[in-house]
Amino acid sequence: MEAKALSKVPVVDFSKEALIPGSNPWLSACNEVRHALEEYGCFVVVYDQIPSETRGKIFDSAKELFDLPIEIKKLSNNKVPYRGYIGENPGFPRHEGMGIENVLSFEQLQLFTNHLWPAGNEPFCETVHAYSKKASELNEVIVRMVFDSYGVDKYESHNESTNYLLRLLKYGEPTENETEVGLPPHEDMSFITILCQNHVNGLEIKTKDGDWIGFELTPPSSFIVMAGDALTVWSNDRVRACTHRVVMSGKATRYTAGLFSFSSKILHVPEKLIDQQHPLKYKPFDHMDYVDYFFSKHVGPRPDCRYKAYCGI
Ligand SMILES: O=C(O)CCC(=O)C(=O)O
Ligand SMILES: [Fe+2]
Repeated sequence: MEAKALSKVPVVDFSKEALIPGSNPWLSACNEVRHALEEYGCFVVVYDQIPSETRGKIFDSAKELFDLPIEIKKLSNNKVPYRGYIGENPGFPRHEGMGIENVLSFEQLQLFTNHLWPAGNEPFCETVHAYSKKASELNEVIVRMVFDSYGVDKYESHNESTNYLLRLLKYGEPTENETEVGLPPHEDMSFITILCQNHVNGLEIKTKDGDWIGFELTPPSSFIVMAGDALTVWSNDRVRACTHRVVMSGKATRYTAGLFSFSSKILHVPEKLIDQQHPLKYKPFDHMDYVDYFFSKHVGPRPDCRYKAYCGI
């Protein structure tokens, strides 16, 4: 279970110089981002555009939400797995999660909130909205860098058709001082996931060599960026979707806020990413249908590789 202290997850610092598209600092950040995503499927980004107050408040809001009685949490208005409430899983009894769809829409956020707090909870809405808005701006910068680094334009239309799911997550402290799996190994179905954690570590990623490594985060401006399945498909297998898990130890509760980005339109592998060394590996990819298919419709054993089973050539 111990993660080896072998290689380190790359850290890309967006805060030391102004990142103006086309400038040298921008181009060098693009290269670092691309290298990190191709080699590790993830990186730590140092980003100072999300005020630490906004970040701190999101964990207070997560606590407030998970402190609600279980019957109330189960009322969450979305029954699709991973998009409403998850908890009481016998395999991971101290893990809880709540997904909020289309989180950038204040109206939808209010509907979600009113379900849990019938008299409304404006501070909760404002905190979740403010955090998600800022994190989505970071997502947009990263998408633009990825597109730029591969010489693909169209990042604007990609960003315009992106929708965001925010998941607030809680991992209670393990009992009896044991280490405990908080979340089993998996890849996300998103294009990109941006995670922000409180002071409690626990996330680990699997390297190409099959080793598990943890993160060193320098609060308050470090975020974890991970490639999801859709980025692997879009990049024609250049970027690897990050396999990750959460392992809990010590006496503290971990809270995380994960912003998952999805494309509302069909993704095509860009022409620039198809050549003799990289023949086209994927058919056009309907991202929302992909998510829906594997969460609600797929029957039988889970394929070894979901996206290859869904749209591989
Ligand atoms: O909480 C974390 O650090 C990881 C969460 C995660 O992997 C997920 O929700 O997909
Ligand atoms: Fe994940």
